[in-house]
Amino acid sequence: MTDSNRTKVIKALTVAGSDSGGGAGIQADLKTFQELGVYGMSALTAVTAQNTLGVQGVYPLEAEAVAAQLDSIGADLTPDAVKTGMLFSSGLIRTVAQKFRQYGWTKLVVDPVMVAKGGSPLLQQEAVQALIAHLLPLSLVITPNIPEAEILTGMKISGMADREAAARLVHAMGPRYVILKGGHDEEGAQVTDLLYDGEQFIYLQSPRIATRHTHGTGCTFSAALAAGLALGHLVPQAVHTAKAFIQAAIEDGLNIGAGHGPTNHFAYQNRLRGQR
Ligand SMILES: Nc1ncnc2c1ncn2[C@@H]1O[C@H](COP(=O)(O)OP(=O)(O)O)[C@@H](O)[C@H]1O
Ligand SMILES: Cc1ncc(COP(=O)(O)O)c(N)n1
Repeated sequence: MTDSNRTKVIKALTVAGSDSGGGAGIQADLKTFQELGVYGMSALTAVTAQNTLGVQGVYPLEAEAVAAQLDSIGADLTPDAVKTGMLFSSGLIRTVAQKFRQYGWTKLVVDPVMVAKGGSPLLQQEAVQALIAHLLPLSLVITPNIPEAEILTGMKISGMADREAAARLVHAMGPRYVILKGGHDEEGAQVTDLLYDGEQFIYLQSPRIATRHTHGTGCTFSAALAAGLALGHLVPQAVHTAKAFIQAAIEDGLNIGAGHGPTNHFAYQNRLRGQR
């Protein structure tokens, strides 16, 4: 094959932390990109020592190291879409936002990762304001879970009316779309994610799967969304695929490790190939 007749390679970038256990963070993102046919790139913000039992250590990188990774990518490998995960500190948030502006990366999914499922902080408390001030205005989509939406808005969320009110408040902070994920609402047989574009609410529902193996669900969902956007899909379409991807990944959980296990990143494609 010559260079000129090669089909275009679609590329996505994740700016996030490493999960040594492979279920969340940069590892979940790259696996998801790959499964959805997108070439994955990464800029690491922090290394975590982590497994299905919890987070044993957090080692953030210097802002200079994060900036250097983004410059290397910006100079040579323009991503078709970008997502952020664990950003840890206000200094790293400011660096990342400045680089996104410098390179004009606007197809941006912000997963406002704050706390790991086991309760360990992945974002310093003082960094929430930096997220709101510097990153939310640049983002195309933000994907908070219910506790994250509560912290961003300062409101207590119980019930759908509260979720709609919170989505409106987060939307007013700058993102074009808000997806308020419903995984933490453990009532009822359905899990409802709410998509808000500033005008309409769209409810994405799926059967709630009774499992403790949900480590990395948010990372995987936002990576699938970014992959769809990189492929040129519009947000409502990309969200549907992301929801189907995470549903399959949770349903066919891998059952590894003694704690909260990872989702199955192979599941969505295995189903399409009829290999369930
Ligand atoms: N038990 C579950 N059954 C089905 N889908 C789930 C379940 N838990 C989470 N999800 C889905 O996984 C994605 C991540 O949700 P959530 O758990 O709210 O976010 P986070 O992982 O950031 O805490 C959402 O699309 C949500 O609907
Ligand atoms: C490096 C890193 N990034 C993000 C998460 C959140 O994942 P989850 O809340 O789905 O366990 C995590 N546990 N580790």
